[in-house]
Amino acid sequence: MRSAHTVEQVRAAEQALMAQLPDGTLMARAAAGLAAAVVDLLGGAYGRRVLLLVGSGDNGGDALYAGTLLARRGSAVEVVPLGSTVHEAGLAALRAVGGRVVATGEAARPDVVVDGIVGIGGRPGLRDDAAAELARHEGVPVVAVDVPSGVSVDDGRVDGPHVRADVTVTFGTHKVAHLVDPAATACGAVLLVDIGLELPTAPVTALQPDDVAALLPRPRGADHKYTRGVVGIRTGTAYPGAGLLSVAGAATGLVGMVRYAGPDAVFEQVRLVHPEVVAATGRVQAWVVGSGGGEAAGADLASALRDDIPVVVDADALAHLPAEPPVPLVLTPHAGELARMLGVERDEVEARQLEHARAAAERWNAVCLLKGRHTLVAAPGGDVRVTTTGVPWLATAGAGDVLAGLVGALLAAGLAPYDAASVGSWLHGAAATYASDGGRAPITALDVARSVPAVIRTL
Ligand SMILES: NC(=O)C1=CN([C@@H]2O[C@H](COP(=O)(O)OP(=O)(O)OC[C@H]3O[C@@H](n4cnc5c(N)ncnc54)[C@H](O)[C@@H]3O)[C@@H](O)[C@H]2O)[C@@H](O)CC1
Ligand SMILES: [K+]
Repeated sequence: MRSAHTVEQVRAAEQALMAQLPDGTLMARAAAGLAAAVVDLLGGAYGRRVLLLVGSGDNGGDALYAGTLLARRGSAVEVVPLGSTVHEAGLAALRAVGGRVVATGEAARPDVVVDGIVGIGGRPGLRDDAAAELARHEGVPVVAVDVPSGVSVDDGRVDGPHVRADVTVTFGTHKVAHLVDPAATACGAVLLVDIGLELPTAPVTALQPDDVAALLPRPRGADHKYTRGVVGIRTGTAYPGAGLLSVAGAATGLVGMVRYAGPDAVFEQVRLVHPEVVAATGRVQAWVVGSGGGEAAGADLASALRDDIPVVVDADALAHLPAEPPVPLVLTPHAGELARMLGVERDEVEARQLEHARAAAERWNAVCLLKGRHTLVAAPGGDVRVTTTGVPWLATAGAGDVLAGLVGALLAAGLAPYDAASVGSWLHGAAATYASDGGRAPITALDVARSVPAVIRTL
């Protein structure tokens, strides 16, 4: 599991550890990891020009000590101080090995910019001098210290100017901004340097392959098709293609049986593609409703809610949620749908994804899966799992229908709603990566569904 802790949790862990260690130990660990990442990026240190943008806090201190290590290995290091003060000991160390302080606008063109403007102590946004200095070095690779300066660390918002990093080197644990968009996009590749912190449970996490493998339903020797779970699909009334795709997501072999409960005419088409799918005449353990449902989606949802089983509520059905759902739900909106559900603008949802996914989870006491580059799966109570699998090619029509079917299958197989949604989303992204050959080729929604078994084989 990748864990993203809050600033408060990190500060408490740092204090506890610092009390046991000689002064400066943690910063030295952080700086060593940072310098190593810069060397990796540049392919060496000797003769490289390194520019440190340094604010007034310890984030600047990390940058100064890393610069000291780089200067010792032959880099030409310049510092532009951007705060009211500067980490004095760090600056003295750098100067002692030939580092130079230059005024804003006076640095030579560097090979890399190290962003030590602010870290976890920063307020969102950048001061004008910092923004102007960054703009001067457009096109130069940027390594952010701990977080890209200017982003909102605990919720992933970016309300003003901020650094866009190629690499972010963080310490002790991930922070929420490393996982949650739009800030996560500004991080580039995130490298974690272990500085020895002991941390509590994190509110925001990201499943890793081992976690998914441990959660996946697997048939045991005595299982038959009914004990493995049966998922019911009531989708596609207005748009039959969506019905076919939600069935495709459900029919990847993770449950014993898929029953289709949409219109007969759509069922005929479903059977041509998926001959194993049967009519919805018997019990199911979870329903999927809404995908391509059009005006029938409200009635489809009402009908599903009468059975005492979990329901995946997708697309058109999201407009018909009861105030107090009688059964466990997984809601699967994209930003526009979530905006309508909460009565806000789409831009607001996109800018504050964590806040809005959590708000929907609370409002409907349900798991809310907000689709995006990094999909968020929020549980009532505030825990959130972020999906970091996937490729941009996954932004394709019908991909959401496949996801709804996949999550429904996992629910029917017995996973709890939070697990079903996060594992389904992880598999969906990984299947897209697989189908697109690591992002090299375009894909269709059906390719994603068909690649799920291949992904499971790698687990
Ligand atoms: N505390 C620790 O044990 C460790 C801290 N480390 C580093 O220390 C950082 C935290 O340091 P600090 O708590 O000193 O805080 P920061 O260095 O993140 O920033 C706080 C300083 O920046 C100013 N500031 C805040 N927002 C600003 C903005 N938008 N524009 C310009 N200036 C702004 C504040 O007035 C304050 O002086 C971490 O992110 C990490 O890089 C590491 O060295 C690892 C160990
Ligand atoms: K920074």
